[in-house]
Amino acid sequence: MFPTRLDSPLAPDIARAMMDGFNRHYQLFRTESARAKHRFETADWHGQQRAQRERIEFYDLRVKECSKRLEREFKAGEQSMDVWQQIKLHYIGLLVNHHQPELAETFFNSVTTKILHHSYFHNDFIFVRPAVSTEYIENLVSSVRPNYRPSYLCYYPTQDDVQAQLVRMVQDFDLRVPFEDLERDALRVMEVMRRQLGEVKLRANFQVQVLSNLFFRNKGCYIIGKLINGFYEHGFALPVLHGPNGKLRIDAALFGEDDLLRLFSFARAYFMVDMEIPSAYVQFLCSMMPRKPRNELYNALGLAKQGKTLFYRDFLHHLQHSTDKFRIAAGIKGMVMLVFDLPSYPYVFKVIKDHFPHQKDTTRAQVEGKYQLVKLHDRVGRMADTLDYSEVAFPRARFSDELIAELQQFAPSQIEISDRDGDGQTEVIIQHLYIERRMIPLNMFLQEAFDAGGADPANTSPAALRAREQITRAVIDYGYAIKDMVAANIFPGDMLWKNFGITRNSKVVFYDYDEIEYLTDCHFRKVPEPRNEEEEMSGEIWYRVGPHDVFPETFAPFLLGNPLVREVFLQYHANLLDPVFWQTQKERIAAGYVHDVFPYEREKRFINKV
Ligand SMILES: Nc1ncnc2c1ncn2[C@@H]1O[C@H](COP(=O)(O)OP(=O)(O)OP(=O)(O)O)[C@@H](O)[C@H]1O
Repeated sequence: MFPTRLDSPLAPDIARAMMDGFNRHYQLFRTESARAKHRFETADWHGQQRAQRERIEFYDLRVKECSKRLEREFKAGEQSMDVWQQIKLHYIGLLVNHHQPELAETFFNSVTTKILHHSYFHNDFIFVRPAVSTEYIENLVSSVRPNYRPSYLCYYPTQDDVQAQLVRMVQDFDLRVPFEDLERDALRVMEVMRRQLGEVKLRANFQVQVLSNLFFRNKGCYIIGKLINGFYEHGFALPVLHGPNGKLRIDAALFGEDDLLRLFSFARAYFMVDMEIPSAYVQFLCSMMPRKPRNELYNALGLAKQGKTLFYRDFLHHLQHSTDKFRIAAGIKGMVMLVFDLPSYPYVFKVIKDHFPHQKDTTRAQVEGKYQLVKLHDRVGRMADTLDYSEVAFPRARFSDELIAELQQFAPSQIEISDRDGDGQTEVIIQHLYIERRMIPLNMFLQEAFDAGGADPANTSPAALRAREQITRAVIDYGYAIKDMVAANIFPGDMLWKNFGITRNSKVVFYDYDEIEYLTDCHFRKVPEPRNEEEEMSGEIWYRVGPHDVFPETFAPFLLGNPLVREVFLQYHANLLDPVFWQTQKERIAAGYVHDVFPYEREKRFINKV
């Protein structure tokens, strides 16, 4: 029941304390993001990577801090439900003119769910649905805030001054490092723009809109905007990099949704952007990539908790509007993870099993540690991001019996089947699970192509030729996926095809993290020469293997059974079977070298075009 009187003297103070907690969090988050510009200007790449990692942990720290304060100052856990309802109403009042109301609502949920029993996790007490709209929030210039910038800026070039306007646009970002030749870069961008627009007239509304703050990640900085002409909008991103002479250059002009999706992929680290109104950024990005879910855009901007909240809302909505059943995921079952999915929904759900077979010498805590490592690390477009949730309740009626039996057999400590809320609905409550994008497991992808005759040189049917091309592309990209991870100091551990997936954009991405190691922690060794015939003929490993020893030559028998796969792999990636390659990469990283990661095709780089 909605309280008719807000008569609790404590409720406004608790709401205020909660809001102070959020404001402090966002201020720190923003300051760290804003510093990315200076780190970019001074080429402090280690600092940039460290900040990207550390910022992820800010949220939980602030939530803990705030819930402790509420307990200490207000004995929050002892307050009646009537008071809690009033707290929510006061909090809504504080959101009226707030610039990040959606994030502040999520913060409220995080703190409140630490204090209240889960039976109160509904809309009367927490923000199951948003209460305050994020539409049309703007940064208005006023006498009090004369320096405020709107979320995006507009430029209106004419036929004759496009280049000059582009130069001005870049200069307005006020990067404190000179460009090598900004006029040249603007001309290059203009050429790509012209091709994008085609042979059309410039209409009255011709304009360039750009988000008013830069996007930073690793060694790159990105200008994000769109070109508008008549009824058409063309989203773009301009990566700015340090050239070899220390001066800046625009490295490429990325136009079109596919390139943008690649840049904002779930398999990459989060951007650092100084945003006063994050929802305005998300709205702008949504208009450039309408197929990308908003939760993934919030994630990409480093606002992972908001991403998680939106994901969960979308998921509940999908459950309400679908009837299919959760089932064991297609592919080879994991030894460590029990994986299931809902056919109509493009994600998989992963639960750590209670026991592992003897070849998996690990523990639940270690597996969780590896997933956390990936979360904090630069995923370089090759490792899927995961969202982890605790105590998730699913309707029992939506689970296949086979899946329930599997969960009961392999992860009994992780599930409870009960009518927890007493509402007559039996639920499957899972203690802890990871959710990630569903991909086509690479072993299945290759098998389908083999079945279509792709690996049979005698088969020249169109389907077989198509399949052959698919196999070739996948094997080449698989090798590059490993090399990208290597460049980011990650050794995947288990490199079997089944541990990689193919995304919508046909990119190969890794998803099995339980054996992941830092490259710099591994010893890459050559298999020793056998000392006698007995050793030579032995089917077993006869040499001593230390815990971090890796023998790259031994990868081949597991990976290269198929002759076509073998041929392609050896043509492009034979060095992956050579310990010297791995050792050299390890030494470069240990010496402090930070590799470039290009979230776009190399052919798009201007230096490869001239
Ligand atoms: N993101 C995903 N998309 C599609 N299928 C997936 C995904 N993640 C896992 N799977 C499926 O679930 C299986 C097991 O997943 P995963 O490799 O993460 O488990 P694991 O226990 O760590 O495996 P392993 O036994 O190799 O250590 C995969 O082989 C694949 O078939």
